[in-house]
Amino acid sequence: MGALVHRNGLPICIKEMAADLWKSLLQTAKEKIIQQRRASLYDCAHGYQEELIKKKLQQFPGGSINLSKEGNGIGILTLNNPRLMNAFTGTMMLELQERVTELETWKEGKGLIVCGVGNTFCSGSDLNAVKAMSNSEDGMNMCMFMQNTLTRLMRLPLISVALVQGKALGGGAELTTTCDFRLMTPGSEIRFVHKQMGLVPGWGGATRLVQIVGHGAALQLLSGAVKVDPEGALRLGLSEKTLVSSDETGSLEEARAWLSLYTEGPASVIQAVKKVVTAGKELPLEAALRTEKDVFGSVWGGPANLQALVRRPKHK
Ligand SMILES: CC[C@H](C(=O)O)C(=O)SCCNC(=O)CCNC(=O)[C@H](O)C(C)(C)COP(=O)(O)OP(=O)(O)OC[C@H]1O[C@@H](n2cnc3c(N)ncnc32)[C@H](O)[C@@H]1OP(=O)(O)O
Repeated sequence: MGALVHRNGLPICIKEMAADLWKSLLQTAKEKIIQQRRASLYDCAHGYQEELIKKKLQQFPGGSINLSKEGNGIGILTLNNPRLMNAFTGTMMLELQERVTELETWKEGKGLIVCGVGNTFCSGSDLNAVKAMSNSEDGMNMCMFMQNTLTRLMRLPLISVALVQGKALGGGAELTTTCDFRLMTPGSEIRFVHKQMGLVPGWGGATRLVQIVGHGAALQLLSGAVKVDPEGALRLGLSEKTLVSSDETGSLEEARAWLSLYTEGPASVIQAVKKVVTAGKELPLEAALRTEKDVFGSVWGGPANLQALVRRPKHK
C-alpha cells in the first residue's frame, strides 16, 4: 500500500493519484491530437462565416461526393459529376466536408483513394457557381471553406492517394495535392489553369505544391499553367507511378494494389504512422517531437505491440 495523503479529509494512495494523473494526461494528449487535426484554419476571427457560405453553396446543386468504406480499411472517395467533368458544384463542396468529417472518426480506416467517375478526375470549380459567387465576400468564404475542408482531408490519419485519370484542372489539380501521393493513368494531366482564369490557387494548392515539388517548379507550373503529363509528374516528384490501365476499373484496382503495400497491419498503427509523419511535416521540431511522443504512447503496450512481442517476427 503506497504512502497516504488526505484529500477532503479522506486517505488517498499516492500511487492511485499518479495513475489517475497519467490516465488524464494520456486522454488529454489524445484529445489534443484530435483537436489539432480538426481545428479549422479559419473561424469568425478571420471574417469567415461558415453558415453564410453553406447557405450560398446550397444554391448550386448537382453531382455528389460518394464514399465507400471497405472492410480492408481502404476508403474510396469519388467525385461524381460526369456531365461537368466532375467539376465541384456548391453541394459537392458541402458533401466533401461531410465525407471528411465521417473519415476523421473512421477507427478501422487505413487508406483513402480519391478519384472521379467517367475516366476523368476533376475540372475544378463549377464555373456556373464561380460566376455567381464572383463577389469578394462569397469568393473569400468559399476559399476559406475549401481550405478548411482540404486541410482536414490532408491531415486525415489515412494514407491517401489521388488517382488521376483524364484531367485534374484548377481546383481539381489543387485537390490532388491534398493527398499524400498521386498515381496517374496514361494520357492524364494535372494542370493549374488558375492564371488563365486571372487567378491564383485559393484552395491551398499553391502552398501544398511548393511543399511537394519545391518553389522553383511550383512557380513554373503556376505561372506557365503548364500541362503536367505522367512522365513530367514523375520527374517533378508530383506523381509516384504511372499506371498501366487507363480505364476506371483497371486503374482503381492498380491503385488499390499500390496502396496495399503501405496499409498492411492494424489500423491503429497505420493511423499512428500518418500522424507522426504529419507532425514532422507541419510542426516545429519540439512540437513535432512532443506529438511523436504522444502518438508513441498511444501504441506502446497496445494490442498490436503486445501481439508482436509474443510473435517475435524476424525482419529478414
Ligand atoms: C480555386 C479553384 C478555381 C476557382 O474556383 O476559381 C477553379 O477551379 S476555376 C475552374 C477551372 N477549370 C476550368 O476552367 C475547366 C474548364 N473546362 C475545360 O477546360 C474543358 O471543359 C475541359 C478541358 C475540362 C474538357 O473539354 P472537352 O472539350 O473535352 O469537354 P467540354 O468542354 O465539352 O466539357 C464537357 C461539359 O463539361 C462542362 N465543364 C467542364 N468543366 C467545367 C467546369 N469547371 N465548370 C462547369 N462546367 C464544366 C463543359 O461546359 C461541358 O458542358 P456543356 O454543357 O456541354 O457546355
